Amino acid sequence: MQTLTPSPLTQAAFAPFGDVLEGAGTPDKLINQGLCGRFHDRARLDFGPDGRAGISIFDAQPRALPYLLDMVERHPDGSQAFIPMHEQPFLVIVAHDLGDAPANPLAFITNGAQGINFHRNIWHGVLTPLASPGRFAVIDRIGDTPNLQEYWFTAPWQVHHPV
Ligand SMILES: NC(=O)N[C@@H](O)C(=O)O
Ligand code: NI
Repeated sequence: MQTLTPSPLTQAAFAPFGDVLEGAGTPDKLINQGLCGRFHDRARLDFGPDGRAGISIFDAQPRALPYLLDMVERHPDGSQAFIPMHEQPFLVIVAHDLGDAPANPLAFITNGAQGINFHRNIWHGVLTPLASPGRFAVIDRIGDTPNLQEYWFTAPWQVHHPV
């Protein structure tokens, strides 16, 4: 079976696929009488001409490593952000699009204080918490289209523990 070893999530490595959301380092601005740092406008949200932004709460079952990756999906009509409502790391899977199928998947593990925003039409694994609670705020497109395309790998991947 093909194997994947997750890397720590960084904005640079994730940039071709989306945005990493974290309040690390110096804030872009101080607000609220200097008592709050604002890390301003850190995601490229996209809901298309006929959709609107929605915030949902996902309560996902935690998974364990090694994890069997047998499917990726994408949302052709909009972006999708996963914001953890906890401080637990979660697994992030993305894959390149070779026209007719996803390929060369990559695995990342967040540091517990990061969220992510997949850009429109990016192949990704479903929300994959690694600990309980698997509770996330999800910002994505609300609209009339299915906005979901799944791809089941004929040969699944096994995602191992990070080295
Ligand atoms: N289907 C759904 O709402 N969630 C997935 O898109 C996912 O990425 O987990
Ligand atoms: Ni999704």
